[in-house]
Amino acid sequence: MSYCLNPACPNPDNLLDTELCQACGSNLLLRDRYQGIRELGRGGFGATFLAKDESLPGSPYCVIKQLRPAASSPHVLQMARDLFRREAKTLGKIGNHPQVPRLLDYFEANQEFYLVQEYISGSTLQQEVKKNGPFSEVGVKQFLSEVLPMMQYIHSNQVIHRDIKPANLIRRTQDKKLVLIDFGAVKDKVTPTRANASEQTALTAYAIGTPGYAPPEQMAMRPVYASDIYALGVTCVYLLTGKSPKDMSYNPNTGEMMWEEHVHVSDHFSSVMQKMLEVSVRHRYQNAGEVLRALDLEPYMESLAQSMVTPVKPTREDNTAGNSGNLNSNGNNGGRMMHSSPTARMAAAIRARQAKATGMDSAGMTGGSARRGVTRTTLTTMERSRISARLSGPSTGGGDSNSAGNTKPKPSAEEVVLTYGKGKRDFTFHDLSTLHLAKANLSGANFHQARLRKVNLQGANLFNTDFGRAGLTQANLKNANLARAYLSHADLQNTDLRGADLSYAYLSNANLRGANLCGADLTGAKITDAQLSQARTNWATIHPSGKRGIW
Ligand SMILES: Nc1ncnc2c1ncn2[C@@H]1O[C@H](COP(=O)(O)OP(=O)(O)OP(=O)(O)O)[C@@H](O)[C@H]1O
Repeated sequence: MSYCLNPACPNPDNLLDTELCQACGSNLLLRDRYQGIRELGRGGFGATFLAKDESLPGSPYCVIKQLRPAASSPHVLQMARDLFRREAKTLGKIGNHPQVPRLLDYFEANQEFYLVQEYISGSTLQQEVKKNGPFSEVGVKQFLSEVLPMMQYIHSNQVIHRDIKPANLIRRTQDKKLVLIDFGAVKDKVTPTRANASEQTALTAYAIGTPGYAPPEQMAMRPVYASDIYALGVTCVYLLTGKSPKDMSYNPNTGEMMWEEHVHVSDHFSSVMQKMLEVSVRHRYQNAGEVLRALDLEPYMESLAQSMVTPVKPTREDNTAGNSGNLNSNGNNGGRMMHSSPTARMAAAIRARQAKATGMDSAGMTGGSARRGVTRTTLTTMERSRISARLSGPSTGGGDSNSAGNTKPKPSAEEVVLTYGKGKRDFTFHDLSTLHLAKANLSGANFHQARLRKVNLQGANLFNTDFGRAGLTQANLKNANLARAYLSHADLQNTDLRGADLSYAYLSNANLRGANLCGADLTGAKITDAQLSQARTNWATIHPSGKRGIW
């Protein structure tokens, strides 16, 4: 089919290879090269089409955005032209990024303005959730680790997207990367009120975004970089629940979205989301880097939380801490006993960083929580001492301790299976090396920074598990289900991954030197060519692209 791009055409559908529109007589080849295929969307100010560029070999697909200003007064037309030019400039500036569509062309024809951009083939995250259901917490963290660096890049180019939402994030079929679309500053719904407004003011005035995703300051036409952070937070809520903002309740006093009743995530991740969704800009994360840093702290905080609820036998250090270890508001003890070990210093640093990242005051309340009157756990001196003592105490694991040196006591394989069966999922920092856990079901468990050297997990169900920064050297992971597992920075040197399902696994910065990936399925996995070249592959290895073969 060929599609007529004349806005006044009464019947734009035409047969392929027709030169002139059967209904209105317009030339169907715009600028002698672009052939419309079908309409993708339409708003008050314009329409978006899928098209083919017939001037290039293979006639590749492209997306044509056509600006159709409703008003025809000269100043509105001029403003629309300025805005369109501005959008083209933005895409031209940042479209070199692999997660942003490239700007291909930009022109004016028959009083219509056109912007041609790269066509991203794939499904939007909205379509993905509708098809496969909501994401898990690990899935959303993977999503954030992909989107936040891209957002940093966009913001570093002084661009505020203003319309981040699941429908504007496409997972590209070709490489499974997320691509952010719709940099259209020219949005519908808002009529310009000031004819002589500056270009920036006009741009800001039009770019109102999507209600529910756009934060209050953006709805008031004062978007800032942190406005994109709020929209990203709402996007996370959608990914976790499948519910749009319009299906959520809002606190009538503060205007805050009451998302927590629909979401079950770890305490720390919940506090990160809470800060992304702060109504007040001042209390929200100011930039993408802050969110990334806050997420980085999570495994440590989960580990601390776990220590808090597990009673431990008092140790010599407990007693010492009880005597002299009154912690000050920063969670340290004024440089006495507990600061003597590197791990204790790390624990204090983590607390200090976490307090900074979440805006916690000395009583352990975030600014937002304090305002809402939500009481957070305040650690007693004894509890603080216990945590620090556990972090600074020697490992009873019998193995060499990991780099952080705070490995938990080593459980037996039976204990791991038993505790998992009881619903415990947190094995962060544990020493599980050499355990025989073949065929165990541990899906969704958290092994962040755990020691798993020579562990036998052959045929185990490890779907959606978190192995971030875990030490898995020489582990037996043959035929294990590691689909959607998080393996960022994991040490997988010389691991046996033959026949393992690693589809959609996140392997960024994982060490795969000498790993055996013969027959492994890496469909959609996040992994680089350089990483793969260090591992063993064979004809049966399925690559991220979905194709089989030796790397
Ligand atoms: N570069 C692109 N590659 C592939 N599809 C695209 C691209 N840009 C837009 N689309 C798709 O075209 C359709 C219309 O996009 P458009 O940017 O006009 O937004 P819209 O969905 O009409 O409205 P809104 O502006 O509210 O998001 C959407 O379904 C979108 O997924």
